[in-house]
Amino acid sequence: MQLTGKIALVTGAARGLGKGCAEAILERGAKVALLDTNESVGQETAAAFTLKYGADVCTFVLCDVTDKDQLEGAFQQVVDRFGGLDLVVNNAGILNELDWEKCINVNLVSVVRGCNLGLRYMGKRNGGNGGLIINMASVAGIYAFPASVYAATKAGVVGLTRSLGMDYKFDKDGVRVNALCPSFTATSLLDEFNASTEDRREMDDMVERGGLLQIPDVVKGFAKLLDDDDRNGAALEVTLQGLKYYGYESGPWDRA
Ligand SMILES: NC(=O)C1=CN([C@@H]2O[C@H](COP(=O)(O)OP(=O)(O)OC[C@H]3O[C@@H](n4cnc5c(N)ncnc54)[C@H](O)[C@@H]3O)[C@@H](O)[C@H]2O)C=CC1
Ligand SMILES: CC/C=C\CC(=O)/C=C/C=C\C=C\C=C\[C@@H](O)[C@@H](O)C/C=C\CCC(=O)O
Repeated sequence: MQLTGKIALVTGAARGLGKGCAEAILERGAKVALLDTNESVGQETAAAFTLKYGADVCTFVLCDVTDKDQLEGAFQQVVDRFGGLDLVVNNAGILNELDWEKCINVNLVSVVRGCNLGLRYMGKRNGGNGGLIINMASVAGIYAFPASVYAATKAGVVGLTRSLGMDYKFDKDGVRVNALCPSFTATSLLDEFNASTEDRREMDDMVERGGLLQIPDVVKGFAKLLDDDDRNGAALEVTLQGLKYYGYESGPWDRA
């Protein structure tokens, strides 16, 4: 996607992978709105980006993505402020197996809403110009992962992405939808998550065996999704072995 002069919205962008993706968008000459519940860090991030990339290319919007009205209001605020919308990155996510309903609300319900809002503002059937939605899933949504609810939310994001990325939907809206599926990445999420001791132990062991990505490794995968204009409904894995589109068999209805 040619991003010069385009307008993007990234959820959970105050820090971590969302911040990294937002900076990749700014580096490509687009404007970006950072949505997050963390106002102090979010404002700091926006100020740092403004200093680095210029005035009026980055704004922070305080938003809890689990609050329907806040999320809708944030999208409208971004469109009013920047004059349109071309790219939505549904990135905000938590790992909390204790408050698993919250985990589902942040990681899946909010991503459904974010996709619907993206289609509302970018979809050609609604008068939009088309666009791109990138959902931050995880390899935990593809392969077995100790934190069950977290894994279910990420598998849900992959399934949502596959469905929204079907050709007949693109024909109507002109909006591509893809998922990014990183493995373990050194961010605050790994220090702040809530899971059982045995799940933590298993994840410790998985990190020992599979290694730990750094944010720039994941941003490379994000950049690939920005550049691969022919991809729709795809899931791009990011591991220490590199970037790989997850190969899906065609559905039973497509096999001769
Ligand atoms: N760190 C990892 O190993 C991996 C992370 N991911 C996914 O990447 C995404 C970003 O995670 P990280 O950058 O690692 O974590 P992080 O904790 O560093 O950043 C998450 C950001 O989302 C914000 N956020 C949380 N709940 C929110 C809400 N209700 N409304 C708005 N903002 C909210 C937080 O304030 C924070 O700024 C998540 O969806 C996570 O599941 C995927 C694969 C691996
Ligand atoms: C197959 C796993 C794929 C993706 C992981 C994912 O989506 C989310 C993971 C979220 C939390 C993982 C926490 C793991 C914690 C422990 O294993 C620690 O050993 C993590 C290792 C280092 C943390 C300190 C650092 O950031 O360097």
